[in-house]
Amino acid sequence: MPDALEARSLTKHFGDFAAIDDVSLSFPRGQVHAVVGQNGAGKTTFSRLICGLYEPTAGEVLVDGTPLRVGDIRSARQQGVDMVHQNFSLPPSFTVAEAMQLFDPGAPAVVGRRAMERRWSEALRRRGSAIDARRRIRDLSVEARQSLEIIRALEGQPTVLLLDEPTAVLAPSEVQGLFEQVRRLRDSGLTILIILHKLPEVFAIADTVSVLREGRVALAVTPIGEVTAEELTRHIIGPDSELPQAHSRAEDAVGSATGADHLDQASGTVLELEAVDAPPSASDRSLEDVDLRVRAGEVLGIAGVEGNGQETLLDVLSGFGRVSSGTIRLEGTEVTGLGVLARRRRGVRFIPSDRNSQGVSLTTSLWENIAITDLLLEGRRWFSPRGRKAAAATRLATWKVKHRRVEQLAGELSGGNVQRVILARELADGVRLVIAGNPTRGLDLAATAFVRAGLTALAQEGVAVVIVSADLEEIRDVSDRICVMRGGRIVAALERNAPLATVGAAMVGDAA
Ligand SMILES: Nc1ncnc2c1ncn2[C@@H]1O[C@H](COP(=O)(O)OP(=O)(O)OP(=O)(O)O)[C@@H](O)[C@H]1O
Repeated sequence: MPDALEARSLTKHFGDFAAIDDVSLSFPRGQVHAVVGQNGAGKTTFSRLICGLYEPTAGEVLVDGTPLRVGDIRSARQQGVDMVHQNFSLPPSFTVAEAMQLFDPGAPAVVGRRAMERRWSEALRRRGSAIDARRRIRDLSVEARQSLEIIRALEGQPTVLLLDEPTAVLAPSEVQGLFEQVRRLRDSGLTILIILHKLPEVFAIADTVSVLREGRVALAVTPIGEVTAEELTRHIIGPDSELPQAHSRAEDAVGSATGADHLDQASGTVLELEAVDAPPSASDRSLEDVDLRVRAGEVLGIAGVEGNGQETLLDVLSGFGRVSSGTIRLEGTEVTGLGVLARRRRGVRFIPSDRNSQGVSLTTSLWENIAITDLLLEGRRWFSPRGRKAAAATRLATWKVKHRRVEQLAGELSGGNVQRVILARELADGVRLVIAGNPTRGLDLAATAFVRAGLTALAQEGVAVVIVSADLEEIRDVSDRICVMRGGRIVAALERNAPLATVGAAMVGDAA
């Protein structure tokens, strides 16, 4: 019997660059196959080839032994391959029932609202989902949206389901729920390809693992029991690369003079929030009576289950969102009413959680993405593109952004490299305060270590850093102090060596 899915000498060029180069991989049916690799290794390009979104430059994809018709995702669906993208596809302004109907190839053209809602309520219940079919997509949590995207795919009765970095948008506690769903689907006979970055996740869910490196196969489909984490890391980064050192503040503090020891009580307060209330933001709830204080050289970690006001807090801190009452001060000066640009002038830099819509313009070149903030700050009418391009090239090199030319569009880079572009732009001159939302989400091992080390190094230089992350270990590793958000409030302020269990208990509201 042929395997569920096979790539044969698959190659995809963008111009003269081979993003996927002679890749042959074969995936047996009824298993969970993890595909891993560094940022830019070619994972997304590979999945787009597999589900018929891209036409290969050479080679072919076989589904159940039959060549995949390419260039049309609908024909791939008819052949039984579907994909859940990193960026969700269901339209946010639609209700759940409307969105599901839109994507249902067998749906009648005209149907009454009641009948439509009934139909999808039943379908959701059948699949074990408690989501209300009348709710708008945009009002659902990320976790619910993702499970709906999976249900949308399942309704087409695929034999192969591709999940492109599904854990990158989830809080760690939500990953368990996703994995349970994936296991159930596998046990019902589905073949699942799942793109992942974190090795513990690979070992938790995968039956097999394969590795892509620089567009080529570094490890062919291998049963998970036959490979160790060290071997896998080696395949991912290559035999000649140095193993990334995850930088940990907690470790620094043991027997060394670094860590938080550079902080003394005399360090000035950089950011102060007093009794801040704010209305809900586009994607998160309101803030209530938030007090915060961050000193120069300090990394303040904000932990919390997603949806407890963290995104609204990020908006309010960066100047995108307004407060309804309370005060925000920056180095002693009130900035409550100031917008983004005015705060930037005072040294505030922002790494947003949603990099593709808030962080960069994907349809603009790399050098323009980097130059734009400087130009806005300088208020210039005239500038030399040549000088700006050279400056951008230096910054891209410092942050090791994998790119070919500074004129390249940001949208052509892999997700992890887009994040590095943002860091290259934001963490340059004149920084006093960095506001970072999930800064390592979707980044590979090396990039994660790199970003964390970059943020802690800034703090060592006296910059104040606020990092909001759903990843508790990240919070613990980089923070000097930890505040926990729940229900739009700060419910706990803890020292960095607080046990994770204490932080976790504050997040969910258990008395610790
Ligand atoms: N449309 C495109 N035009 C030009 N180059 C592209 C395009 N899409 C991808 N690439 C290049 O192909 C390479 C592989 O990118 P891809 O997005 O597949 O990587 P990835 O492994 O998914 O990375 P990440 O983990 O960061 O998402 C990258 O160097 C990227 O710049």
